Amino acid sequence: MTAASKETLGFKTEVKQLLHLMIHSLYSNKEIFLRELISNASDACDKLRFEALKNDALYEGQSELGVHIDFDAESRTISIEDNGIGMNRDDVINHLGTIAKSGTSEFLSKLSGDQKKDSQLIGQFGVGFYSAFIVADKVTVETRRAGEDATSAVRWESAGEGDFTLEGIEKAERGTRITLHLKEGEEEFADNFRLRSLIKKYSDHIAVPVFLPQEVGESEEGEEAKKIPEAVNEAKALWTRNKSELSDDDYKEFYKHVSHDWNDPLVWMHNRVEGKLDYTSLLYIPAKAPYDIWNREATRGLKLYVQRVFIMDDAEQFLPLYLRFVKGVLDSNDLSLNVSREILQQDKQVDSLRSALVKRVLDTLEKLAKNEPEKYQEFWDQFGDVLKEGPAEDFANREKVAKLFRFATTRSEGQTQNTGLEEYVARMREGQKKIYFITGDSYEAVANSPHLEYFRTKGVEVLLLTDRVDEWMVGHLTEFDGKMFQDVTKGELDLDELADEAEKEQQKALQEEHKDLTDRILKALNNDVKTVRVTSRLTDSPACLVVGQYDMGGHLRRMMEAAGQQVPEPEMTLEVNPAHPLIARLDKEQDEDRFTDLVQIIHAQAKLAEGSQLKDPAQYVGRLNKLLLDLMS
Ligand SMILES: Nc1ncnc2c1ncn2[C@@H]1O[C@H](COP(=O)(O)OP(=O)(O)OP(=O)(O)O)[C@@H](O)[C@H]1O
Repeated sequence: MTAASKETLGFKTEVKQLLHLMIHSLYSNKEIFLRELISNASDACDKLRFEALKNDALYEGQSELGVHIDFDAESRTISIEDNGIGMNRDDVINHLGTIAKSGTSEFLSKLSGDQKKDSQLIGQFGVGFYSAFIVADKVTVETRRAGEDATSAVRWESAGEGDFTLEGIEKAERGTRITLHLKEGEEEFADNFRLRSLIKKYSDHIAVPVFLPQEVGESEEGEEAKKIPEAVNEAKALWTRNKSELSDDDYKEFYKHVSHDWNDPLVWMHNRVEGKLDYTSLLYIPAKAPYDIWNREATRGLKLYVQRVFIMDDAEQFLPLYLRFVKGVLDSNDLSLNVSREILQQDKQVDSLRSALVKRVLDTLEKLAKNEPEKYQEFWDQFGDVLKEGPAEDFANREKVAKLFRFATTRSEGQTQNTGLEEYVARMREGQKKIYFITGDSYEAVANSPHLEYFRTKGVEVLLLTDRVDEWMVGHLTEFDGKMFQDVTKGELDLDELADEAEKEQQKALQEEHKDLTDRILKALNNDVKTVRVTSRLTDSPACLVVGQYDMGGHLRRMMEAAGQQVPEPEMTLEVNPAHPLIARLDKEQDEDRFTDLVQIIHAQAKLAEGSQLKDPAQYVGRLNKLLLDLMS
């Protein structure tokens, strides 16, 4: 491509949307553009060092990597120049003309137009390079990919509106130079003091030196002062430094660099390990769940370094899926420098590292829960659903993970999930052997379920599970601290542990006493249920439906049906409460047709009360109307 072949290309739609939004919602935070551009420059140096492991020639005789910042107050420009990997024409189009992130359109659709909320979201998404347009009305990128011809360099230029231009240029030095033409009113940034303090504040942790020109010596009359570049930052990989040297702000800024999240992290763990394994890890738990936490294809994992050399982003092998929210860096001294994703999948070392990191994260969460319960609650509200995948994925750690769970219960106030299993077990009623729970679509549905009536009268606490993952989670957890989990809607209520002898006798007698009634109901329901029995669960409601101990619960069945799966019809038991006036009245009904209508209505209502749909709602309405008419006439 030659200078004559300058062409204009359009941004992809998402870029236009994002640019518009970003410029408006991030205005109050505009200085972060420098952090984003230095962060990219440092990544470009990391990538070059990595590729040069295999091909030394890429250094082109210059292996000292760094970032040079310069400015010109008069022409209102700032430049950020690195001698990293650089980009060729295709790279430029792919990286600076589109947003190559999964879930981008979904992300954009979540934006509300409310500036404050949107800037939060955009922070989680990360705008990177495009943040240049917060302060610049024109951005010029000149870049050449390492190892390619000086004449194959590219100039990209855009005013951040609908399009950008591309032209071929000659560039002797490899790497990328970005020039910001500052908007009117933003000249404050073209200033040595301002830039220096911003680099100190935001980029001190960057591992390559970041230079600013510094005046040296006395300038002669009429002559311009002589300037030489001076490194402003520490230029040492942050995780290699001593904890005692590092401040909270250092850790926070580094988090923003590795995570592309603009919010501060919730907690971090910085450890150097020597011995059988030799590594340093710096792991972070974010304060906010990213917009794509439920997107299966979303990138996750750690930044992997081997002996301080960057190897790859998003190394997924070091943490299980249920800890996918953890961000950070792993620097191993054991792995080989030419390790690849394929090798990682088979490497035994990786398994040991993974176990160690999982333990560290779980221990940290445990400590947080114990020492800073409010902070832990923030974590749980953001990531509890993800952590609940733990028992299924990580059998060995299931008890440890389960200790971290928090639930709403019949004892807790409102729907906040803040009761742990240890707490539940500690206040179990005397003689209680199981951990009782109910699952459902919403807090209201479970909290008001008739199935809880008996437990309320007995003062037995029940966990109220309403997250989609819950049903699956209890399927894998099955017990905690030696106590089985028991769904209160399943099986015959095992009174053994909750009732006294007299109550059990009474229950048996009731069953006998009402045998005629239950037989009659079963007949009237004509195969809609498998059995009918007198309940030991209900005190205030007339009836409820129960599935077998090993059948699929109603909540899971409804979820599977909603997902289009064929689910076999469960064998249902209708439990009736003879103490309820409706059932007492039913017992006295002589007219068999009317008896059948009443029974059908009671059965339908039991279905509705558990949150299920009726197979034939019109029939139910017809029956109910008939009864209402009878009443009125
Ligand atoms: N200085 C640079 N040198 C080489 N490539 C760069 C440079 N700056 C940006 N790029 C390329 O452009 C891509 C997009 O950059 P951008 O900052 O928008 O996103 P990102 O760094 O991938 O993530 P984030 O948006 O979260 O910061 C980068 O992934 C990189 O491939």
